[in-house]
This record gives sequence, structure tokens and C-alpha cells, in this order.
Amino acid sequence: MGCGSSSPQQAVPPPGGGGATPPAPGGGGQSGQGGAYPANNANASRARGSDIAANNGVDAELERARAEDEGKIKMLLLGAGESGKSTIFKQMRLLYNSAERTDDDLRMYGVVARSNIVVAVRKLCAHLRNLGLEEELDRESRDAEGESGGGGHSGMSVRQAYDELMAYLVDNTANAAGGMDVKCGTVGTTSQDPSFSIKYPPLDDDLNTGKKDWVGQSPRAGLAANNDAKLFLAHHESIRILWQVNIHFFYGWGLLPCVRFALLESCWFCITMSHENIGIGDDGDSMWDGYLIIGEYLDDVSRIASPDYKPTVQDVLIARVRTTQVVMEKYRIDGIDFEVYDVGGQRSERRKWIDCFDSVTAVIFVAALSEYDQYLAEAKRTNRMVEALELFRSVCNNRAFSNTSIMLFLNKKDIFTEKIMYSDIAAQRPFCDYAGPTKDFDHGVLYFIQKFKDCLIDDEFNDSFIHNLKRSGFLGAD
Ligand SMILES: Nc1nc2c(ncn2[C@@H]2O[C@H](COP(=O)(O)OP(=O)(O)OP(=O)(O)O)[C@@H](O)[C@H]2O)c(=O)[nH]1
Ligand SMILES: [Mg+2]
Repeated sequence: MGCGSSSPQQAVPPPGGGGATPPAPGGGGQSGQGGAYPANNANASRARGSDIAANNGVDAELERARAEDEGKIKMLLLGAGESGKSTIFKQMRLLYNSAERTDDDLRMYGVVARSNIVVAVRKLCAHLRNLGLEEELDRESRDAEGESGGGGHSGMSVRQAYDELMAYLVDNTANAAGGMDVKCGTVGTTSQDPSFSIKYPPLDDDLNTGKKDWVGQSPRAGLAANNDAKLFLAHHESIRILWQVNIHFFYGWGLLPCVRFALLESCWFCITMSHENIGIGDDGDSMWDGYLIIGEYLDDVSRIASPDYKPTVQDVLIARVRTTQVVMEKYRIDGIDFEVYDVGGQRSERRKWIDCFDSVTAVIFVAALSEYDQYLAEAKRTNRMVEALELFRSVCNNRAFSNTSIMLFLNKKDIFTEKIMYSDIAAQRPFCDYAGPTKDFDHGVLYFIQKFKDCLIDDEFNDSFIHNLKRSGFLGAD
């Protein structure tokens, strides 16, 4: 999504974090070495005395830290990109940290939610066009509008909404600038009405009310996300209109056939081909996660567009921000101190992992079950599940974790359930040895569990360490 390194949690400093800190006065290793301050004997012995006192202080401090460390549980969330680590991290925070998120955090997530919607809608519109479905969109939406009585209070048709979104979100053929009236309708067919103009809102003001937008901008969300959030505010009505005829897709009804087809195709597209081909840049995220955003955010566009909008707990949970820093949260659960670390999973992020490999009590390895037929954002020919297995192998067999418990969390079960209905496991080259029945959840899960077990050199992996996560309560193992 390209929102930059905007995690709201505590960022972890590099190892030996005090490296850049100036030496404490009197505590430096150079005193008494005939350095900058020559001392007489009395001074020298006083200096030695203070050295000893300082050393004792340091020793006591180290001892205290060691004792503290001994009772502390340090947990790492590891796994490939987009496997769901940060979502679990956020879920843990919900369970164990009662502190409210700061307004600064919420503003960041507000920007991210809005930009997530734009990214998903951008992909959807681009695929509708790439698949030559514009005519169908016209026809089907006219039928649907006939039944529902039109596009809502703006009077815009679905096709006009689509054309506006194509122009502003996909093609950038209509460039918006703060506070200027701009024309729309440079692409497409039906919205080339020159009277069709929209006002691009100045940053913090709602288009219609002029009211200050609570979310505004968030430097922590990164430039791209802020720009997309601005686009969202300018075009949320079109997004709503395009979506309203598709409401409740997730519950199995109401989606225009062409939009449903584009959604499914776009998922296949991301699975089987490179994002580059669709010419809208590669945010590195799969359309399947766009699915979730489409399913959960898009029904709520008006709320999210409101100037009073403050992200809810659920909005924060599903907001997708690629992790680019190691972040840590501390909890105290039943009198035991926990430190939980979240890391970025994409290949370029993994070199930062080593910074937190010291004295780890437990690793939670997160793998998305649904990724068996998807390819990496950062290496388009590598199957995501194969990558997860390789990564798991290297984590389990890493000497740094020889005394560490490793738990495997199998995530995105909801997507897996839906996907196996039409994406055969055995049809994927790396998993052509799958001999179970098609469309069978249990056999599919057992097959992948065995694949993970096969990664272990010794066979000590205990089944109780394997968890399937529920979609709605991510941490509930079943
Ligand atoms: N449908 C569904 N989506 C999920 C689930 N878990 C996570 N997601 C979505 O998957 C996307 C990626 O999740 P993240 O938690 O950001 O993944 P990550 O492992 O932290 O990714 P990196 O930070 O890039 O390493 C987000 O859009 C989540 O909302 C799940 O169980 N089901
Ligand atoms: Mg993350």
C-alpha cells in the first residue's frame, strides 16, 4: 500500500541501543588512563573510588535488568509479508492493553482506512476496464438503478461514478488541485458531459459542509496514503454509488454480475500475473486483502467520509499498513511481563529481524493458509506458501531459537474456505502432490500442516503448537 513506516507502536532501537549515547560523566573507560585530565594521587584514588562506585552501580543495574529479563516473556511475531502478523499484534493489544489509542494513532488509521478504500476501488475499476466489462456495467447498473430508483441524492449514475473514478483514481487524466474546480469525463463514454464538475476539497474541509475533518492528514501514514485519503474525500460519493448496487456481496447477494466477475478475476489476476500489467503501480498487496477491505469498509463509505469520522476498533483492526520497522508492545498478564515484537515480513524487511533475536522465549510464526495459489509481491514467480514454508524452515532451524518455543498460527482461514471452492490445491505446481479431495477444507488444512511439519529437521514439533485462527476473532484457536 506504500503507506510508509507508520506503525503506532513503540519502534525498537537497533541492538546495543545506547551506541549513540554519550558516555556517562565519570563512567568512561578512559579515566585514570592519563587522558585529557591529568590527576594527582588523591584525585586519582577518588576517581578510582568513583569508578568502582559507578561500576557497582552498573553491575547492580545489569543484575536488576537480568532479574527482570528472567521473569519476562519475549515473543516475536514472524512470517512472510501480508500473512497477518500486525493484525494479530493489534488483536493482542485489544485483548491485553486497555489503554485507548491516542488521537494521533487514530488519525493515522483514519488516513490508512480511506487510502485502503481508494487502493481497492482503483484495482476494481482498472479490472472492470481491462476485462472489457464497461458495457456490462452500463447495462446491469441501469437495470439495478431502475429497480432501486437511481444513484442517490447526487443524481449521478453508476456509470458516471465509474467514469469519475477512472479519471481521478486510475488514469489521473483529471488532475485535482486543492480548492479548484476540475472537469471530469475525459475517459469513458457516458460522463463526458462538460457540466460534470466536482470540487476538490481543501485538505481539512468537508466538501459539502466546510466542516473541519477530524482525521485530516497524518504524516505518519506517509505521502501516498495521505494523497489517496484526499482522493477518497473528493470522490467518496462516486465510490458509494459504484458500490451501493453491490452491497452485501460478502453475504452472497446483490453484487452486479460484472463487478463480481471483475473482483474474482482481479484476484486471479493478482494470483497468476504481475501487477505491473495493470498499469496502476504495485502496492505489494493482494486483491484478496482488498476483498476484506471492500467487504468491510465499502459498506460504510459515508461514515468513513464524514468530517466527524474517528476510526472504530474494527476499522483499526483491518487497516492495512505494511510494517517497515520492528515494533514492540509490553503487557502484564497474570503478573507476567510480556514483550511482543512485530516485524515487517517482506524480504527487504527481514534483515531487521536479527535485531530482536536475543533471548526470545517464543516465536509465533504466522502463515496465511489462503496463499497457496498466490505469488509474492516482491518476487512474482515465488509462490507465497512456498516462501512461508522456506521461512518457517529457516526460523525453526535457526540456532538463535534452539531454546525457543515456536508456535505456528495458520491465518486467513476465511479466505481459504472461500478460495478452495474454485482453486484446486493440486493444480498449483508446488502442491501437485496433494491427494485429498477438492473443495475440502479439513484435508487442505491437514495437508499444509504436514508441509510445515516436514520443514523440521527433528520431529519435535508438537501439534498443540499449531493453531488455525478464526477470522472474526483472530486469536481464537479452534
Ligand atoms: N480475510 C482476512 N484478512 C486478514 C486476516 N488476517 C489479516 N488479514 C488482512 O491481511 C492483510 C495483511 O495483514 P497484516 O496483518 O498487515 O500482515 P503482515 O503480516 O503484518 O504484513 P507485513 O507487515 O507486510 O509483514 C490486511 O489487510 C489484513 O486486514 C484474516 O484472517 N482474514
Ligand atoms: Mg505488518
